[in-house]
Amino acid sequence: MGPLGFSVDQLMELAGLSVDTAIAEVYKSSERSRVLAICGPGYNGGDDLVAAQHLYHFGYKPYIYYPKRTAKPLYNGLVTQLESLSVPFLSVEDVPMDLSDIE
Ligand SMILES: NC(=O)C1=CN([C@@H]2O[C@H](COP(=O)(O)OP(=O)(O)OC[C@H]3O[C@@H](n4cnc5c(N)ncnc54)[C@H](OP(=O)(O)O)[C@@H]3O)[C@@H](O)[C@H]2O)[C@H](O)CC1
Repeated sequence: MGPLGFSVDQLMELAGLSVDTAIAEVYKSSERSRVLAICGPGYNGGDDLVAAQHLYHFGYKPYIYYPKRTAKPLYNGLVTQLESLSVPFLSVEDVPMDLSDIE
């Protein structure tokens, strides 16, 4: 809990949703629906997991690459929520080395 009383969960939700708002403004889901979320083990990765969940609800088709998982309840919960939506978690073999050709 920071000095202003925001919890990590709350900040993560706000960060993830803010990213999604920007994505939705620039890339319409009707034109570009696939999104790859590359998630690290830190807070930024948690923001990405939240973002992927909201993108799903916005009508996008998110895919997650999350190779170094964090064994904390907050992160485990986000993974469970994404799995319950059948959002695919990719293995390293599934992720192209060159992403430049992907729209
Ligand atoms: N402060 C809050 O309550 C919140 C902050 N938010 C946002 O999160 C970022 C900062 O997050 P932080 O966890 O400090 O940083 P990162 O997300 O970059 O993660 C750091 C860990 O990443 C691992 N790491 C780094 N490089 C690699 C690599 N090449 N391969 C694998 N892993 C890597 C490293 O882990 P270790 O296990 O190796 O230690 C780092 O520990 C902040 O700027 C805010 O924007 C959120 O919004 C939520 C709340």
